[in-house]
Amino acid sequence: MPHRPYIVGNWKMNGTRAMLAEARAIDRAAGRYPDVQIGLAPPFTLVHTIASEAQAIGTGGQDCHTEAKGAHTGDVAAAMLADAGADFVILGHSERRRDHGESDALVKAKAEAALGSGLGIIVCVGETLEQRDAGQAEAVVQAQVAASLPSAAMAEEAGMARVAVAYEPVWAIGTGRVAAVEDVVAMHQAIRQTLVDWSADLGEKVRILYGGSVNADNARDLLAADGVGGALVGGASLTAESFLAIVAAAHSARTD
Ligand SMILES: O=C[C@H](O)COP(=O)(O)O
Repeated sequence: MPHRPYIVGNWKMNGTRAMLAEARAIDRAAGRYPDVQIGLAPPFTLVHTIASEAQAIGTGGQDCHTEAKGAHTGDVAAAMLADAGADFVILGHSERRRDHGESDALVKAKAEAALGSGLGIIVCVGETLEQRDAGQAEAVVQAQVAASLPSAAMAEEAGMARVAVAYEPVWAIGTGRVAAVEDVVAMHQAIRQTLVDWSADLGEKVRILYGGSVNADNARDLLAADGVGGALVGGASLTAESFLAIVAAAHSARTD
């Protein structure tokens, strides 16, 4: 793991104010792991509260609109997220691609809007089980990466710290089924190649996170794997106890 690992919790559509205690506990403990960058992406309704209280963790949104403002009922602009205190936004998650028909081109436009508003971005990609079984996984994911990332010029201006890619095989999300470490390594190499083609400046530096049923038991092996720069964690990020176990694994994968 050449860079500081990046461990991000995605609460998805989970969390009312009652869950703020978990976010506070994560933030308090984060100070013990300065070698791990930690982010939490709660529902929009909790972004401002968590961002305004957090001392050691970053706060993110789970989506943003391409436009800065206007008649888009129910949507949230990147600048609004930034105004609420967010540091980053997750874009192109497979659940948004599935539930809202988000295309690579739309994800790219959102990524550019987010960078333009000063946010960091985590651009999600991943193949379905059918695509993997058909031997198309790497080609599908490489095409998603190439078409979903913001322009290289915008990303280069923002810098590597504000750009990350999350590889999340769709069949591994919320299923308890984790990709084999060797498959994760192979896919991360394929993504890296696409990133290098995209930007000579950033391609080698952008962190590639793994996501899909990461938990305290499998985190260490995944995070120690060649090319894995962190984890995007869903279910196991919902309690401080299970999320911090993953943060601790990232710390030990780095220091052992
Ligand atoms: O954004 C997170 C991923 O979708 C992984 O979710 P999961 O850890 O519940 O499988």
